[in-house]
Amino acid sequence: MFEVTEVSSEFDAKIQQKIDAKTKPLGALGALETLAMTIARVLGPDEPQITNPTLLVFAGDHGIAASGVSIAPREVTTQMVMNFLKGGAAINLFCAQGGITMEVIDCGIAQEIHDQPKLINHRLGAGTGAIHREPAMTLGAVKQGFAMARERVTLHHSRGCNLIAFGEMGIGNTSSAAAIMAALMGREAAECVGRGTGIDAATLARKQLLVEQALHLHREQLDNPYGVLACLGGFEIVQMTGAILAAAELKMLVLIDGFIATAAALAAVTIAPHARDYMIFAHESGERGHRLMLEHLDAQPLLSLGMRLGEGTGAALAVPLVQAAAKFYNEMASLEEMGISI
Ligand SMILES: Cc1cc2ncn([C@H]3O[C@H](COP(=O)(O)O)[C@@H](O)[C@H]3O)c2cc1C
Ligand SMILES: O=C(O)c1cccnc1
Repeated sequence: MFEVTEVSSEFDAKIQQKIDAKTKPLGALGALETLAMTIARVLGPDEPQITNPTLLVFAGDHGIAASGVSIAPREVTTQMVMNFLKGGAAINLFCAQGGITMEVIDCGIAQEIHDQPKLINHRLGAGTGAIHREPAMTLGAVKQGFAMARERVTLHHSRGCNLIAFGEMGIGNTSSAAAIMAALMGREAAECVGRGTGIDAATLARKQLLVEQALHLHREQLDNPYGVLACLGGFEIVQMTGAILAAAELKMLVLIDGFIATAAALAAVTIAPHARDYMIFAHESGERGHRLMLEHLDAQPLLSLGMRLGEGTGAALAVPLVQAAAKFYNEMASLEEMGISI
């Protein structure tokens, strides 16, 4: 469905030479140098410019939320979507600060919101099935979610966006993300399930049990990423996965946020391994399991701020770092130009 091509390493030596020739000791810009390499590989070695950075927040509800796996009731998903539309959430402020275009997409929240023209309608239902009792959705819904996400990413690409990030809102979605992680990495639920919004030990034990139940119930469908997403997914996680694949197909830089976004990234890489070439990992979330997933993806996140919010907040904060890496790569003087010999 998605044709994701491998990023060429043809210009790697040329890019590295350009980085090494800058007025600094070798390697002194650390992770920004690795970032500049990724930018130049994906956008091209000659003057790569970051244009129209964009963040799409995908929202969806989860049947498992009714079983008490979060500090918050399901209604908070819709309430937070209203907050996004009114501009009061952390992600609104970080996007505004970073000059990032932000858009909110309803992938299937339980209480549909009307008369909000800015809310993009990609609804796949009114919340997923509770994954410990039934599949989250049909395979058809996964395909439909991919198609809608692709259409939206294509629109932003046509508007000149070449750096895109994805955020999410969905009470209960750390349960879904942990189940997806466990299924795709062949790990135990205990290694993947964390405290999400900050649940207590008893709730954590219940959450782990429910994720174990889900993995057991659907075990025969979990041998491929589509089955994993249909059985364990969230509508927003499915659309994030499709959006990542679409962005990689369009050769855009894809900035990956925290635990939930990384589970979507893992699903994308399982479907199309070369999608990994286009990814930049923004931060290491405080959620248990994130480090393991990052290691599996051979990812070194840019930031480690102990954040565990989601919404795309870590990704938004990393946008200026991506811009700084492009800027030093394009504009920093070389040792030769400045007559500096070291
Ligand atoms: C007020 C509020 C704002 C949020 N913004 C993001 N999340 C985050 O928390 C949820 C996942 O955690 P869990 O699986 O424990 O429910 C997601 O909606 C995620 O984006 C929020 C959660 C709350 C309560
Ligand atoms: O890292 C995340 O994405 C995250 C962690 C906890 C709760 N919500 C999101």
